[in-house]
Amino acid sequence: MRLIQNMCTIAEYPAAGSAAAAECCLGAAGRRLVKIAVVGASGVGKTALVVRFLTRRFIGDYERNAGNLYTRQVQIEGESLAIQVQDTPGIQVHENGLNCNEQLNRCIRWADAVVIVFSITDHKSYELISQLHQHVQQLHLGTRLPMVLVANKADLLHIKQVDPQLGLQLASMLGCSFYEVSVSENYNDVYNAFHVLCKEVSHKQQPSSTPEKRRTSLIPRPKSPNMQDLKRRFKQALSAKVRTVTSV
Ligand SMILES: Nc1nc2c(ncn2[C@@H]2O[C@H](COP(=O)(O)OP(=O)(O)OP(=O)(O)O)[C@@H](O)[C@H]2O)c(=O)[nH]1
Repeated sequence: MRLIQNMCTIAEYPAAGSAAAAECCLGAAGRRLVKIAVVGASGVGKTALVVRFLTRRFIGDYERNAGNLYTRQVQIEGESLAIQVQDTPGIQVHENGLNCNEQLNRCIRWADAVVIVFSITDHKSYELISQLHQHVQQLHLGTRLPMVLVANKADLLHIKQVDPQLGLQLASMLGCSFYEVSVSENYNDVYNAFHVLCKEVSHKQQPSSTPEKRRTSLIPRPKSPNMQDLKRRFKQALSAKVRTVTSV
């Protein structure tokens, strides 16, 4: 859903391959930029989660999501990072699998990290997680995209359909962190879920951890044969000159 109250929507997310998308990890004022997409079934609390993280508030009244992009700054290990959070429309499930439209796929491709949300009050929203995780991985083939699984609406235990323990098991099977949260009742858990994700992306973005850089630092540079040759010739020329001087 989309937030009814007036909030800073900075832009539509750029199409993959556009100049804006290509600027990748540098945001305004040269700050490093972390781009996060929040995905999941309809009504699980994606907008509520994003709004809680950005404003600390739970408003509880939203209109259907139109795919808004929001921004905020966070401090990660002493560094101020710009974070863009993309709220997405709820994913529908059809008989032959997930129904992910191109808008959603573009958003997933654009992201450096993904928050996958389900609600403990909606078993169907839990059932689509594995497929959704697989879909995200297919859109980021060849990279290990940081992801976190969030089980929302933990305050509604009396109508729960999914045991949070199942969420934990699924997260460890998928290789991502797991947070059980109540967006309506607790800010800290929401903050922690985003914080852990930002930290992971931030570490991934560090130049020292890029494979290219690591490779160059591991393989010793061969000495240039030309340089050695030059040195040898220089020494020869020098000793010849010394000989000429002494003979005079
Ligand atoms: N009790 C409770 N209600 C919540 C919680 N989080 C969200 N809600 C409510 O769940 C409903 C759906 O929340 P949204 O944030 O609009 O869900 P969404 O995933 O963005 O929905 P779509 O836009 O349809 O995809 C709203 O009425 C929220 O107030 C929660 O932690 N506890």
